[in-house]
Amino acid sequence: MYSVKEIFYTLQGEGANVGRPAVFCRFSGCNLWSGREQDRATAICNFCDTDFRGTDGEGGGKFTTADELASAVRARWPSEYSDNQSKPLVVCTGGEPLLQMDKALIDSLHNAGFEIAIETNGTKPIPDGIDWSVVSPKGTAEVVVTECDELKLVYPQPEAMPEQFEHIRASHYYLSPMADPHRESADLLYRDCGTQQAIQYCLDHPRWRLNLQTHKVINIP
Ligand SMILES: C[S@@+](CC[C@H](N)C(=O)[O-])C[C@H]1O[C@@H](n2cnc3c(N)ncnc32)[C@H](O)[C@@H]1O
Ligand SMILES: Nc1nc2[nH]cc(C(=O)O)c2c(=O)[nH]1
Ligand code: SF4
Ligand SMILES: [Mg+2]
Repeated sequence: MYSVKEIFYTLQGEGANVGRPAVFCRFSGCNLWSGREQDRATAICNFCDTDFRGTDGEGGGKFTTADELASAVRARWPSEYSDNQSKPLVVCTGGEPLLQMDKALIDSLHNAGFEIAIETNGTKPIPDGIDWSVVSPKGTAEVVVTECDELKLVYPQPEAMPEQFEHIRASHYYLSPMADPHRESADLLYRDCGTQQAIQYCLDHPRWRLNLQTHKVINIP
């Protein structure tokens, strides 16, 4: 049984795949925050910008089998269109997707023709078969992942600064300015001091590149 908050088709707003069409599968629940506002201040991750509680979002629900969930994801991809330049992409996010993703689901999504990307907080090992992994460490939470495609660190986090994660092998190292968790659109979002600090850190440490949440700038999901 898989609990999914929402399934939607949009452009990947962040990272190395920015601008690429993808179906987003947002799993319910997280191990670093309950998702309730009254618990935010005491949560390990306290700046989350996402509602991942329950299964009541667009396309959300409880899926009994992996094939059932993969079919719901496939139904969001436009027609049967697919070629070598544009393999269907699913971004599994949440909440924390690795609390629920298993071999059965990875196989079903592959059988449905998808390349599988995940957005994860790095506290769970990345299972075999994931095609693109994005790891985003949070506060004091122990990161067990040692290798990924993108390391995408929200900045600044006093308890999770970039130097702590440079041993993790990644093809891309990104700093994401911490956004106001309650602000949906980017109006003034990137004029705050988090952004200025992230810019300065990248300039001083050129291994790191700036990542912006472009979906908020153009106001898409
Ligand atoms: C909502 S999380 C879900 C996936 C996973 N739990 C994680 O934390 O990576 C998706 C992405 O949004 C980022 N994010 C969450 N809140 C943010 C904020 N206030 N500002 C910038 N990025 C944020 C996370 O760091 C992560 O890269
Ligand atoms: N467009 C868009 N791109 C995204 N990249 C990562 C997201 C996430 O919430 O995991 C996200 C999201 O919520 N929307
Ligand atoms: S780990 Fe990810 S989903 Fe969980 S609270 Fe933090 S940003 Fe949100
Ligand atoms: Mg998001």
